[in-house]
Amino acid sequence: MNVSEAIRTRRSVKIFKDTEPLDKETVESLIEAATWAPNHYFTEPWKFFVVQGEARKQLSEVMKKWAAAKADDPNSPEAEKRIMKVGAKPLLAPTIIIVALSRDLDNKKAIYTEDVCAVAAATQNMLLEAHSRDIGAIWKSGPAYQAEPVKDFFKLRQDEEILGAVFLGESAMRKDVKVNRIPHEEKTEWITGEPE
Ligand SMILES: Cc1cc2nc3c(=O)[nH]c(=O)nc-3n(C[C@H](O)[C@H](O)[C@H](O)COP(=O)(O)O)c2cc1C
Repeated sequence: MNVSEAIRTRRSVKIFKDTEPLDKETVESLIEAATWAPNHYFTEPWKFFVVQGEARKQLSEVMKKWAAAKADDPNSPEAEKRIMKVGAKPLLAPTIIIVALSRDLDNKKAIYTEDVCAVAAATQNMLLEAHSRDIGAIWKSGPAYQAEPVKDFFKLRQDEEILGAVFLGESAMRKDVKVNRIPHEEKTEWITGEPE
């Protein structure tokens, strides 16, 4: 599959088969692909955590505890539903690669937004590499990944942040799912100096 085809045919996978996790070599290839992303001043501001097996359940428990602590009444039916929903997050797929922003704070040239962009580019590389190997993937994020107990689970420093959780495995979705984009012309303005 060439890059052009990969970019256009990649789709987020929302349902995964309950299979064995990806093997180490494959996971390492995906991470290695991520590290080829552009990054200004060669900051390489990323860190990866591979979560498989029982560790997914441990992460689920951490997230459940966090959701329970946040609830006004954790025993209310709504809160219980919410806690179960949060706890189900890490169990979506057999392999998760957590992608974190990890900046060199001593590098005075490094710019926060540029480093965030570099990590995002790395994550997209990972998604495209997975797609080219017929591995289903989705990039997820949200408050659960920014929660202190979750950061502690990964032993992240205070200034480090999880920017994405990439779930990986065999897709259990129909292949013909349609996702549309607003036509690019509507998002583009040409500035040429020529009269219109
Ligand atoms: C930064 C980021 C965070 C995302 N977080 C979530 C998420 O938490 N849950 C989810 O279902 N999808 C998430 N997505 C995936 C988008 O929902 C998905 O890319 C979008 O629906 C377009 O579909 P496509 O990826 O198949 O083109 C996220 C995507 C990005 C870039």
